[in-house]
Amino acid sequence: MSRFSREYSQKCVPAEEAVKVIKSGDVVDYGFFNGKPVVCDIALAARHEELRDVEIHVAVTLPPVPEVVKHPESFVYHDLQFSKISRVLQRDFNVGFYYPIMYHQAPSWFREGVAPHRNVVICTVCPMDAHGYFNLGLHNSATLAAMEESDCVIVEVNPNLPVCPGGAEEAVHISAVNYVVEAPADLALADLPSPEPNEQERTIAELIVDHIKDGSCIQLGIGGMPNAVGKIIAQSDLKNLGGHTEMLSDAYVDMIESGRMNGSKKSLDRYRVPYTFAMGSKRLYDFVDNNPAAASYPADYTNDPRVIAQLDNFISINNALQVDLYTQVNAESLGTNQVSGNGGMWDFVIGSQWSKGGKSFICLTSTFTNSKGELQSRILPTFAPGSITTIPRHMTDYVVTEYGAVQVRAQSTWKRAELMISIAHPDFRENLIKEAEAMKIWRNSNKK
Ligand SMILES: CC(=O)SCCNC(=O)CCNC(=O)[C@H](O)C(C)(C)COP(=O)(O)OP(=O)(O)OC[C@H]1O[C@@H](n2cnc3c(N)ncnc32)[C@H](O)[C@@H]1OP(=O)(O)O
Ligand SMILES: CCCC(=O)O
Repeated sequence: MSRFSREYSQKCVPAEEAVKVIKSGDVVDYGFFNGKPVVCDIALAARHEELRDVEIHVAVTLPPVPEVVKHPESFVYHDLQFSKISRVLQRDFNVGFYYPIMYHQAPSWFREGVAPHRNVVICTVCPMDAHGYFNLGLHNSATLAAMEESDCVIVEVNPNLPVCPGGAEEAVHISAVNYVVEAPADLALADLPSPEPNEQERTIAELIVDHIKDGSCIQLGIGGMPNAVGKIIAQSDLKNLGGHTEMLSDAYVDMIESGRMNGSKKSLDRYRVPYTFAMGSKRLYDFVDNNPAAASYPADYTNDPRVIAQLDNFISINNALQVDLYTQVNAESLGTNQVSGNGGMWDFVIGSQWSKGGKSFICLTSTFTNSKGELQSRILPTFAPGSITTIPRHMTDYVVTEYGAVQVRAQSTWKRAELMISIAHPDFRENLIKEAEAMKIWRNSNKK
């Protein structure tokens, strides 16, 4: 038995034992994304009668629904990027809070002591290797920074997590771990396949592909639309593309396996796609397993606009819920209802504009059909009260709908309104013009 295996045996305890370390009032980081613990969560929730005001922090709550949310009197649940689960929890059960983040700063929040002190970090990891390291699998993010600063580290070993090579900070050593908990061998990861792009998404993707050159470096954000763009890129005749992203999604598998993306022209991380978390289908998880085509890095590398700016012809493609006539972008809330989060959007919107030849694309279908079957414009005069502006107007570069791609950067207010109306659904244009007139961002000489 090696010394690491001995240390492992000494630290390996049942989940119920490990979570005894948590006290009322503690701040506990659950691993983000696929790093969310499952057996430790069940064991912690079982202590709800004796605990009060334990803060839990996650990002993008993936299935299964955490057990702690069933006991809001004991656990204060925070999500740094809302998913469907967190939307339902907040909207229908009044449970959970959103936690705004400037993602590239996250590791420094911990290392510089800005974030509330983490008493305990619990996250899923791959089985320990011969050198005593637990690979963090599909999440890197700010995990090591949080662990360094916390009083106690609990790792939940899930043998089904893929081993994801770095990069940097993709593994934690047994010597930095206080407790090891073993998850059952059949604990599967949530399989989240992306739907095939619809006609509008294909049109939008094709409009964006027209702006991409051979050798460009691509970032795709979260959501259905960026995935659609990746699929269309995979079917294009583009060559030698590079990738650099926060989230590795199924679309990267499409772009790499089709031979479109090989990273051969990049000035950083040549032949590899840096990312800070991977989220998608089982196909993606099988793809990243021990695959040097991708590299797991902390968020202060993938998302630092100063890093992004070093990659020439950087094309950033992100999805929005709504854009207003001022060209403000709302990618995260509908009125006061939190839908998602800003995530790394700001980081990539500005980083791509700092890149030589770089462009930022905000894409959205021109309309949304609500649950009553009513068609609503996503291009609005102004957002509903309480909506959050994710990207302020002076940072917006290109906006794309199925009616066109317009560059609003460096344009006046009336010109922006005109450009936005030109890509709105025709049924809504007349009303948008009236609103623009009332808002004093319309000139008589504007196109009618
Ligand atoms: C992880 C990262 O941060 S990568 C770096 C970039 N970061 C970002 O882009 C973060 C911000 N962007 C996002 O979070 C996403 O791209 C989004 C939210 C804009 C779109 O994501 P998608 O998963 O495609 O959203 P989807 O179309 O499913 O809409 C989400 C919800 O809002 C509802 N919705 C969307 N648009 C509207 C609208 N105009 N009016 C009313 N409801 C709407 C949908 O019905 C859905 O509701 P439900 O699932 O609760 O029933
Ligand atoms: C920490 C959350 C960041 C994201 O999901 O983009």
